[in-house]
Amino acid sequence: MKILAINPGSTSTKIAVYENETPILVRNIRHTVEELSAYPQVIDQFEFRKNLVLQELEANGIPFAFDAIVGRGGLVKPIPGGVYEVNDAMKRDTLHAMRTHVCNLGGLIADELSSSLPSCRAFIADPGVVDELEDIARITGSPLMPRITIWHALNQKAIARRFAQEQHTHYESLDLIICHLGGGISIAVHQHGRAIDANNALDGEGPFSPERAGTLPAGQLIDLCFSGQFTKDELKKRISGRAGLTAHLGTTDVAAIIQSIEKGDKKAELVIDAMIYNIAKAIGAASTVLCGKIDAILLTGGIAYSDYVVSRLTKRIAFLAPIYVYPGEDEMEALALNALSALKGELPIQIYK
Ligand SMILES: Nc1ncnc2c1ncn2[C@@H]1O[C@H](COP(=O)(O)OP(=O)(O)OP(=O)(O)O)[C@@H](O)[C@H]1O
Ligand SMILES: CCCC(=O)O
Repeated sequence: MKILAINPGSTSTKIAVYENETPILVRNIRHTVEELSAYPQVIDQFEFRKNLVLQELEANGIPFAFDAIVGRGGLVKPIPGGVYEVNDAMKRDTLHAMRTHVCNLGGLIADELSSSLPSCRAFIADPGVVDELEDIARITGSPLMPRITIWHALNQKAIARRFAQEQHTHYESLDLIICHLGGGISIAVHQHGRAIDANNALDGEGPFSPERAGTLPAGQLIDLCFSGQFTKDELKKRISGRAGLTAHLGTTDVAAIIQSIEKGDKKAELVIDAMIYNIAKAIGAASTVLCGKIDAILLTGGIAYSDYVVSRLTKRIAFLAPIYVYPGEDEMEALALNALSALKGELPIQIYK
């Protein structure tokens, strides 16, 4: 069976072609800020990203013939994890998604491309809105604002399964805390194969990250909203996009920030150490969800390549559980293998309503 996986990211479009379990093409097409700035809204990038996928296939001599095309899922309604067929309800909700995020294009491109092929299915898998929270985790101090979760479900679940395989056990048998250290930072508690707690990494909960503000002082935020200094869109960007490391230090490039720390940049040192401190506090809080009975803490995402960050974080959290580091992400393989398992009937194909 042949699978095409498409993962639109804020700075890249990743594509992979799998023949059963074997990758035959894996590409990361990078985009410059100038290139993307030609498109006022994320949805305006649809044709551009779709054509890039087609060009990449052609350039690599891959015939356009697939049994399934699977895209990174968008920020639709909260749903349990797994594989979903792209349908009209999902497309409608994606086009009116509650939050702008380039992942919204994944399922739409998969659907459009698959519609030109006979008997090719379009799927998404484990989108950022996967919601397996316990009810107790939804309650906040205001009934007007229940907790929601937006997190790196696809990579976290893929890394959890990889760890379980390495330990000769099953994801469903483990109690894990997983921390994805990327442009956004998500921390989830996985109890026996369900993510019973996870932060809203995108807009306003958890540690700050290279691009996200994380939890903010609510009173000050309200004052800022009514200060007349910013439009609604500008303020939203101060929470997600132009926030975190990039707001403090003008860059999201953690390797470059660490180089400047090594040259004596004290401000950069303070800000990175504050980010590590906040990540450690959030992992500590997550440990209480499992009453401290944690099989392992898994660190993943691009920043997990950094010894500077991982060693300092480890110092603060090592008392909680054994720590395992999986730098980068497994999203392309996870997308392709989820689609393959769905086609083979090993995973249910869920219906989005
Ligand atoms: N070798 C490295 N050392 C330190 N930091 C790194 C390294 N490689 C990548 N990073 C950092 O990882 C972050 C990006 O991580 P990642 O690629 O997982 O995120 P993304 O895919 O852009 O966004 P997200 O993971 O939130 O969807 C950036 O801040 C980048 O500077
Ligand atoms: C689903 C991804 C969350 C984030 O980008 O912060």
